[in-house]
Amino acid sequence: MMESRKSVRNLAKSIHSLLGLKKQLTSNWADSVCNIIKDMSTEEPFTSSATKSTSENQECDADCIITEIQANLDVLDAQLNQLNIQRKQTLNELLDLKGNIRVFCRIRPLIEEKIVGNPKSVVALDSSNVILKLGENKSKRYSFDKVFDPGSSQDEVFSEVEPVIKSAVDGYNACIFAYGQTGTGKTFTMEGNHDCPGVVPRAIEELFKQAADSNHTFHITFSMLEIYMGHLRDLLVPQQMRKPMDSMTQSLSIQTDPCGGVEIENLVEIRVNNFNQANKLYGLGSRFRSTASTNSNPSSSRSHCLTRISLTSFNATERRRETNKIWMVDLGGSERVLKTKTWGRRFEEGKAINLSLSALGDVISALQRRRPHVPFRNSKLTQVLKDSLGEDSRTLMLVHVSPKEDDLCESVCSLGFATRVRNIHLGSNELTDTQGKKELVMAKLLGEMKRLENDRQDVKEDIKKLNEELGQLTRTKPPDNLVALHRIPETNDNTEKKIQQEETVAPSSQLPTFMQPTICSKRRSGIGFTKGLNKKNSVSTRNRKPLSTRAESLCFPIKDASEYGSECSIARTTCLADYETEYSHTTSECETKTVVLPKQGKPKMGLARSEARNGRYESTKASRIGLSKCFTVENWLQIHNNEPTTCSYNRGNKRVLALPLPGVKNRCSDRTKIDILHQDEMHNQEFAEKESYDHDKIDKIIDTGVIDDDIVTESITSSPFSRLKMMKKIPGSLDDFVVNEDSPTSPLDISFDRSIKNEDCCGGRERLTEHALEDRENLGDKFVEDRSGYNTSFGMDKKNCINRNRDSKEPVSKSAFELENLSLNTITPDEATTDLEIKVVINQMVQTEDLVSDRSMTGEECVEKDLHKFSPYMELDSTACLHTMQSQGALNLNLNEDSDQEDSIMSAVESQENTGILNLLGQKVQVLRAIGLLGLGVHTVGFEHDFFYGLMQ
Ligand SMILES: Nc1ncnc2c1ncn2[C@@H]1O[C@H](COP(=O)(O)OP(=O)(O)OP(=O)(O)O)[C@@H](O)[C@H]1O
Repeated sequence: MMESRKSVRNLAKSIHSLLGLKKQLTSNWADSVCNIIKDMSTEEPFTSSATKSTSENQECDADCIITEIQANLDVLDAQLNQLNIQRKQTLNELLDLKGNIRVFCRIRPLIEEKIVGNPKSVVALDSSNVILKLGENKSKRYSFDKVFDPGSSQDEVFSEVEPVIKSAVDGYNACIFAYGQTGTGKTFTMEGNHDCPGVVPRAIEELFKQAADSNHTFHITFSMLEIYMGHLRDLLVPQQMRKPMDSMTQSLSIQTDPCGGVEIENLVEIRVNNFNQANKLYGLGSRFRSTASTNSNPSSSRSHCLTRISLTSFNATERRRETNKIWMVDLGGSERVLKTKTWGRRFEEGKAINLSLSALGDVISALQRRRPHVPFRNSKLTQVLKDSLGEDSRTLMLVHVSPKEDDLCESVCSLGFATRVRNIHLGSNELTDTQGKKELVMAKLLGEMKRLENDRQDVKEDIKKLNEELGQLTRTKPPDNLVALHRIPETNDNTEKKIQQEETVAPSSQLPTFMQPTICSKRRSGIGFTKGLNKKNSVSTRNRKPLSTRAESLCFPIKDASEYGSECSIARTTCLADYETEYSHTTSECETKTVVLPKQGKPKMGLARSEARNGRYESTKASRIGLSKCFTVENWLQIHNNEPTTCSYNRGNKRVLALPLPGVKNRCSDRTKIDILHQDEMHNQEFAEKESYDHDKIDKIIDTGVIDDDIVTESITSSPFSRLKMMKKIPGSLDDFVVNEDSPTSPLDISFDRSIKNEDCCGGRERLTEHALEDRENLGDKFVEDRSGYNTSFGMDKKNCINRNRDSKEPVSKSAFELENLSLNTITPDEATTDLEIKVVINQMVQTEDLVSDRSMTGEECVEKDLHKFSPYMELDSTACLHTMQSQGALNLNLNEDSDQEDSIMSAVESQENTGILNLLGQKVQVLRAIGLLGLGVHTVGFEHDFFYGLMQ
């Protein structure tokens, strides 16, 4: 028992001691831990080196990842390059197979309500065949690369054009034409309207997309010109930069470079960085194009409009050329004069268009037959397009036809022409043995193209992802080699970066030295800004060495009625272009030679010369690009906007322009409309002064009852706008004058009404002026016909005039009737208050001059009986009044302004009086005199030179 008590007591002691020990140990432990913690906070941690090594490892890993990504990017880059090359090859194979010249046919929809019921003469059979219904049981089939039926959209058309644009990015020259009869929709296809943009704006957009998509940096420039009556006119040069020169000599000239390329001297080239800039310029150029109203089209293009986009990319070895160009051409409409019933200037324009189209046909025919000589020089059109037609270039012709039965003949011609063009195979055509085989290969190539396109997209996606990854990795600590990051995700915005930042506009006179313009050619082109823009390259008269060989350029028009159309002229010039260059230059189809002289002495023939020339060309070409910062696109547009009036019919620059009509063709953007409205205001201001003067004059007529010579002279020299306002006595806009259909109207008014019905008032004035000019010309033409007694080419005018009046019979009769009633009671000038009464007063005054032969006749009878007798409703036209008076010898006008011409004419008349054949000559002189008067009349509307030139043929 005792023992057990003893062991319990020991056990308790043990427990106690153990508890003590525990307490001690715990405190020690706690102290130790505290100490450790203390030490950890104060001392260098023992794990710091390990952490360092971890972060180093991490950095190392990041670098590795970046390197890896970059390596992957390199691989993908190479892969993309490879795919690009393959795609290019496949595309070219495909295009070669399809033919270097491809022809599409577009059938215009029936748009006029009245012909909806008419049978269609041209019908799309399928996507590549057209049927022409020639009669009840007769039809003809035409095959094309693609046929667009009347319902096809602009999108569909462009989808077929797109490969050509891609090909252009690959360095091929390309040319897209719109060909066809007038009014068949060429301009609609090429230009389109605000809602449905045409081929040109779409092509520009696609071009920028493709350029951004490629690996290269592009320098893109934009130019626009028109070929009007055989003369090249820059559509981008603001009016104020032109010298007030004869419009006939404002033509740009064409030059060839040593490699066979074509350059247009002094053509403005504006560097564009994005689609918007190019599109703005295109809108601007289109506005300045010559358009006019014809029987076939109220807004007919009277010229060929050529839009050029040049692409340059250095170090892009896989591209076909370093610099290539795309021409997009809206050709003037082919027209049959008998059908369009044009006369005067419209007739000449149509003739010029037809002749140059025929020259184009000849060129194509020669290319087709692989003739050694291709007559490129027969027209300005083919000269300009020389290096873009034929082998090694892509040509696309969009032939337009009308479905109307009335237009069957024209459709036959257009389709025949297009078929001729389509037969050309300029490229490699080994694979074209059989149609079936060809189509098989084409389908295969198309599949291949699709596959390549998909692969490209995949690779591009991968590249984009890797770039993003790389961006994230390098955001914290950009690696030194980030600059080597060669691929930045490409967005459309990058286009601007890729296509270089600098915006410049420079005339293409920044050419190699041997292509620099001469003083005479500068003078001829009439562009005064060149010197200012680029003094370095401009030809300085002072610095030029006096050389005996220097001569002025002379241009002798070929004495032929076809002068305009054939664009023929002979020019022999030996001009020094600069210190060491001499070139022979012509203004037309005559050969354009480039001869480079060594610094001193005569040219040495042979290889050395051409090498030197090529070398110089290469070096200057490099300096040509991006050298001069002259104008930004915005500045350039600003210059245009600041112009007081852009429509030049009443300005001193002699250019015949009718602004396009937004209502009819929707050519103008809203901005353009605003511009036009602004111009209208300017016109009103401009004419306000003249207006008051006119009122004085008419008051004088009314007061005295006498039409003075100076009044008539004044009235003929005043603008039609002012003249009509004078007669109407309505201050303000002429639009007011023409929209009131109920008011009695003159024949002029009626024609305006007809054309304006479908238009908004923006274009009304321009159209009106065009009509007024036409009418004035017509009267001139009729007068010429009558006085000379010749049945000349103007023979159709009479018929035309009758038709014109026949068309407008109703309002004319009404007008004549009211006038007749009013005329029964004689109104004194003082009593005349209404417009109609003023007309009557004038009519009475005209009567007193015994100018009206038979007022009881209806308008139509009167016209048919004698075009030169005044019908009651023709009295308003003071020009007609003048002609008639003059033809009757009632007036003896004082031509102070042109006294020299008048003296010579008068002396010729005197010396040739009453002498047989000389009598005939006398008549001719009379004709010339009349032309002189008309010339004065059209002086203020900027017509005189063209007018004389045309009439004196
Ligand atoms: N495919 C089409 N769809 C709708 N309208 C069209 C189409 N083609 C032409 N038009 C219309 O027909 C009219 C004449 O077209 P456009 O002026 O383009 O003819 P054009 O061939 O250029 O004539 P020109 O040679 O006289 O200049 C325009 O009002 C145009 O809007």
